[in-house]
Amino acid sequence: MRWGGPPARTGWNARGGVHPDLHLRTLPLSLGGYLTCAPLYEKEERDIETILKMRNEADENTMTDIAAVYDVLVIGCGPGGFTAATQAAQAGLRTACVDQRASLGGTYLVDGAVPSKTLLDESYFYRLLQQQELVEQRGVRLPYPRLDMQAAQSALKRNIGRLSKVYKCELSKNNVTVYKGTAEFTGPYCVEISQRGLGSFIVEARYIVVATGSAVVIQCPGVVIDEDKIVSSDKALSLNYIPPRFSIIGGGTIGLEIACIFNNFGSRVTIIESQSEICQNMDDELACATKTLLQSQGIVFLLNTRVQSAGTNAAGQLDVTLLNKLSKNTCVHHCDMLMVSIGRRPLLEGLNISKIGLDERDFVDNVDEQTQSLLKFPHIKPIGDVTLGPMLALKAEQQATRAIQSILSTDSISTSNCGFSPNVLYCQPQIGWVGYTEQQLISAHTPYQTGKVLFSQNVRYNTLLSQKENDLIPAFIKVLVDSRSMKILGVHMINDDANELLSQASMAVSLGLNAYDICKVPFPHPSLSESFKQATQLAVASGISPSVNVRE
Ligand SMILES: Cc1cc2nc3c(=O)[nH]c(=O)nc-3n(C[C@H](O)[C@H](O)[C@H](O)COP(=O)(O)OP(=O)(O)OC[C@H]3O[C@@H](n4cnc5c(N)ncnc54)[C@H](O)[C@@H]3O)c2cc1C
Repeated sequence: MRWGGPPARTGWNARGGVHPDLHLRTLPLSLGGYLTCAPLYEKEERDIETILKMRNEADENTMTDIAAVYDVLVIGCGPGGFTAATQAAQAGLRTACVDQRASLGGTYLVDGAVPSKTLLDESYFYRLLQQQELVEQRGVRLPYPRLDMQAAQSALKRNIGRLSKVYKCELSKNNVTVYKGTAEFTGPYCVEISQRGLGSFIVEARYIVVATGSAVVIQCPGVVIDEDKIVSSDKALSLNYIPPRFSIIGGGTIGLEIACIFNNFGSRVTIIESQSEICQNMDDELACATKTLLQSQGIVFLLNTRVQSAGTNAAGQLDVTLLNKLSKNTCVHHCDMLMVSIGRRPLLEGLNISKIGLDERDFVDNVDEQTQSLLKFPHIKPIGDVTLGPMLALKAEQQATRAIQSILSTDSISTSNCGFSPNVLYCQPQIGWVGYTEQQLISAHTPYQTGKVLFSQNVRYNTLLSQKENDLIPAFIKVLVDSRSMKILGVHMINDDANELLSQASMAVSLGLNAYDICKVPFPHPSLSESFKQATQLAVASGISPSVNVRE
């Protein structure tokens, strides 16, 4: 290993598959020295200790501040960073990825979708077992179930650990160098990577992908998150006990999913929402059905209600002062734990963007969406939650592909933003939607026609015993079609398998498929997806006779 010395350019370009343009340009190395960095690629992961040890062993006189040089450095290894790093490396670019967490996978894996879906699954299992009559009807005799939340958390940690290893293996397989540490800019092409107490080193890259994700919004007027009784979603998902009364500020998808988890595990759950409805971006019919469904499962909703303050009383309980926005009355609500779920914000702290003359607005207003590039520094590419728009893993992945394709200068379908993000609320049954809501079409004066089918009419649905438990709110699918072009504009559904059914709906909406074409396509029988075709047929038919648009 040699620190300093002549440029190691030949080693860089020796790998196949790189876009020719990349070999021709010269990397601006600000400090004038070069590092022969080939040995860095022999291992898939480097921690700061190893790097610093190597530096200490190196000849002081020839040592430069730059520890390694890459084509692409990705900061953050959530779904966005992981996708960007693997795709860059697969295209032959020398790639490194840095993340400050102990496990790879980002918010998504450690505090987000994976813990929430795993705990949801565990909580539904527990709830099902508690419905003894139902279980016995199926011929299963069990002693009354008892919850061991520590064991549930251990199972979750094992799951996270397994998936994090998958990330690590994939990165290693693709020759991505992984650094554990916090990254901050020291120059437009230079990033310092440090680990508290251990020191730091600098890497340089021609392109820097910023995939640092998001953090919970902690500023809720009158309420201070202490991660003890007043908690964020991160803390709620790592609790190893179940508070008897669990209240949540915010009726968005994250709040509702976590409400379902605690409700299933036996908490008395209250959602406090300042708006008149939950899930603002949902179709009204779907939002109303969702609320009724969750109420029927025991969740209490306080709508049009604002939290004014929250604090612990002498008995150790939380007193939450509420204001009803309509009546202007205040009251005190008591609970044992309060979760604040009023949104997330892009995470740029720690990156020291001001050092290179950038501020947060540059990541909001000054980004070229086609290439995912900052206008001021086109080689810096923000992706994922750190950018404007919905905070979803799939958006982060799409943007990662676009960022890498713009580096490779390839013209591909992924370079343009294709379609709407499909959304799923993983309650039981699941709520799924993609495209426009009826309210959006009405306010845009778009003429549309609808078709709606109840899944109780579907043969496959009736052969699935598990789906039958949810008769309280009939599962349905609703298709909205543009009356002029007959394109599918929106699909909204309640079904246990909404996350799977939504894929074909998402394809139809995003690709602007025509309702007549959907009607011509053969669907497997019996299948749940047939209901999508039937609802589309009804939407077409309703253009001729409006009364036929519902099948129930
Ligand atoms: C409870 C919950 C449930 C969710 N459920 C879903 C779902 O069902 N479907 C869905 O699509 N999305 C879901 N999301 C959203 C999803 O998790 C995010 O949209 C996704 O993780 C964003 O990916 P990302 O790559 O932009 O960033 P992240 O996943 O946040 O990863 C960013 C990484 O960068 C690291 N980092 C930050 N700053 C630095 C630095 N300076 N140096 C080094 N590393 C740094 C962070 O530690 C983190 O590991 C959920 C989120 C939450 C909170």
